[in-house]
Amino acid sequence: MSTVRPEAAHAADLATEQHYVSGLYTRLDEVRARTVRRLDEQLATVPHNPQAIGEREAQVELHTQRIVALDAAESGLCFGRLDRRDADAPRYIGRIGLSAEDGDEEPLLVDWRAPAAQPFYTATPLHDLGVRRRRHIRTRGRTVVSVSDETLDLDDASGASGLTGEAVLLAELNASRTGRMSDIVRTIQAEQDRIIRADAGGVVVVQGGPGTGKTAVALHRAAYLLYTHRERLARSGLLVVGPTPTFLRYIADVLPSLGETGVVLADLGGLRPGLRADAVELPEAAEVKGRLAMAEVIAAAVRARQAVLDRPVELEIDGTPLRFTKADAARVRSRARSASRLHNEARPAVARAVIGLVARKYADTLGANVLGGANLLGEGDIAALRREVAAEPAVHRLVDRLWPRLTAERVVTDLLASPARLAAAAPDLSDGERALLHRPASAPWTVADVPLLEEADELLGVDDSAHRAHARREKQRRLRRAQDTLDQLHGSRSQDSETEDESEELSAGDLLDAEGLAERHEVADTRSVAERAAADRTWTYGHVIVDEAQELSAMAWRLLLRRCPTRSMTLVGDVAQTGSAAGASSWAEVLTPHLGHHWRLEELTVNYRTPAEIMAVADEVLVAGGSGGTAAQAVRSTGVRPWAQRVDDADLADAVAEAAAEFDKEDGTLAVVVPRSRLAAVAGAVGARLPGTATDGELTTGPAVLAPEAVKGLEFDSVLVVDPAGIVADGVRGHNDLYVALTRATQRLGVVHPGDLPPVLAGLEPR
Ligand SMILES: Nc1ncnc2c1ncn2[C@@H]1O[C@H](COP(=O)(O)OP(=O)(O)OP(=O)(O)O)[C@@H](O)[C@H]1O
Repeated sequence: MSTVRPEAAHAADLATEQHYVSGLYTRLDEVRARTVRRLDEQLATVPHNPQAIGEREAQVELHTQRIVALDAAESGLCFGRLDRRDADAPRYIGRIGLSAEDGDEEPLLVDWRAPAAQPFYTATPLHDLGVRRRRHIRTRGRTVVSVSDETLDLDDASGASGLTGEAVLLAELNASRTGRMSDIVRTIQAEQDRIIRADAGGVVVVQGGPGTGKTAVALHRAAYLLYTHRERLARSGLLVVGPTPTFLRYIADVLPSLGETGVVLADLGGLRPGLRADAVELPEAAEVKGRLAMAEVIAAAVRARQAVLDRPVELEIDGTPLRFTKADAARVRSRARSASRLHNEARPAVARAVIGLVARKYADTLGANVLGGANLLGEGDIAALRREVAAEPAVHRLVDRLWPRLTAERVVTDLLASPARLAAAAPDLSDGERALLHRPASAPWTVADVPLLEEADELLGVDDSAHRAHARREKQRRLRRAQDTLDQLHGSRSQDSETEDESEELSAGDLLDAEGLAERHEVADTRSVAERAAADRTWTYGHVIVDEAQELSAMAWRLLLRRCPTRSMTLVGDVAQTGSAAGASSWAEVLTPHLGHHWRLEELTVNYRTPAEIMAVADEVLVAGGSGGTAAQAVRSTGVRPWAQRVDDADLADAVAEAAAEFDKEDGTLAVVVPRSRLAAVAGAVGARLPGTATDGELTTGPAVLAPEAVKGLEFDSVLVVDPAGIVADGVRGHNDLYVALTRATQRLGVVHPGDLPPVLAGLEPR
């Protein structure tokens, strides 16, 4: 079905396409020049008030975004052409849409995300969608270098592989990697396209084996959603969550290459604004922290800070001794709890209740009629006493003691640092589990702490009474200033305007009242939506995409679902690759507690990354792991068989360095995957042999030496797996870790093992 004819025989086709593509680039240049002009005009304007600044910033942002998209489209602007049965003119498909200057009906170039482009990805001989021929156009710079045609002819369908543009696809898959993921817009496959364009509403779970393009699909879906729901998502933002900072760097170029820059990328450890949580902890501790029951533990820890007294507190107001009793404290607490669900927000109610009680006692003492009659103090006197009580530092200390202002960091630090607090807040955990959680107050934050901190914040809220009072005062001040300005304007007009004509001129005062003018002087927030969203822990996104979603704990799900109350989410992952103890072994098990049955499952079945020779070995590991995932069918085979080399333990690091040096001579990228316990030794030996070796997750400078959990989601042309038995033994789900390590290779795989090879790897060729 697919034909790539020699270029010489293609001269006429090449010339035709070159002519058309050159026209597209001319148009691209015109549109870009016009947009740059508009941007310059905006930048030259001098806005005179915050509202105008805001409007100008929005225009600047719009034009800048457009220029970014136009620049991104430069490379590979047009890559496809559809010839349709019922239309004379071909339809060209590209990275962006371009229309002719006269706004002709059929655009010069159709954006790959537009409905009109879909047949390019999904038409087959059986369902040709009106397409006669699909042409793949390859360009280098602005020059067309090849064309490859598929005739969607039923007679030809017998040998069909089910792949769209097979020859072009295989050429892409065989190309060396760079250490950065690239987009797949030219060769999206039908099963991927269906998911990319799936309805934005609801939760879509995309399950697929290694290399099935889940990450690629997730990112192209982000671009598709931004195109299709631009206005809504421009306001609410889109969040992409990945497993590690290394992974985020690896995928960082994909959306910009599709012209989309306004997306927030974050790993779980970076999801809390202002915090980088990356300390390593025992997987068993992370597992306990990830349990749903921790929500109740955190709630109990917050409640425990709402104190009752174990003995009365003696106060003295202006020489008058007063006693605040245990019963008073209990009354304050129940009043505060009914005032607000959120701890910090209930503080003003606590302060009011304490001051009220103390003032009453004070009044009773001062005004008690010696003859036993009614209190002699009037309303005004009592109000004065209340003010006196409110100014008393000892009363403030009492409020702080009964109901301290808390931060999430304080609550979680104090809880984990105190066996007593842990025992009180987590009675259902075993002693061993509580011991796993216990750590010193000075310990650094881990990824599994982030959902706990966020949970605490949800219960604490903010006592913003001081902030609101300040805002009220500020607004009053602005209103007064605005009124002064308007008064001056009116005043000067009545003095200066001599004639009727002049007095009919409109002035600011006619169009605005003081409130309107004051609003104009409020400070405009000129940050982009992505910047504001990333800095605000309460931001709710219009769509959330989670990659390697199988790794998330129940507590992490709670956090992410809070960020997306509309439940417009795409979750991609593979339950056979779960490495964390808190992660998923089945989607239903992990999602049902949060979503019930309100999610739908899509599957990807073709492995585009790993050659069949390597998958044959990896599949054995998948079966041995018994984690129930489905292996994906490898789309290509290379004829290169993966090998295993047995070495003495003492020679391991040097042998790995030697093997790495051999692989390093080949094209493309190289990773050495090592059990954490051997990481330092192996990295040292490889680094000494191969300058540029990176252990910090940088993937573009040279070979990378990484622990199994750090290679999740990545891929390399050559992969050396070191000590597979160690990888299996070290991991909580060790077979899954080994499976992930083996399936990172796009071309070559070698295994270096001290001692016997684990039986599951018996298929490897000894070296
Ligand atoms: N349609 C396609 N055209 C070209 N390349 C593709 C296509 N689909 C996937 N690929 C390539 O296959 C490789 C694997 O894709 P990706 O990383 O998205 O898979 P994954 O399912 O997320 O894998 P894993 O679960 O192992 O992390 C990438 O290099 C990607 O660019």
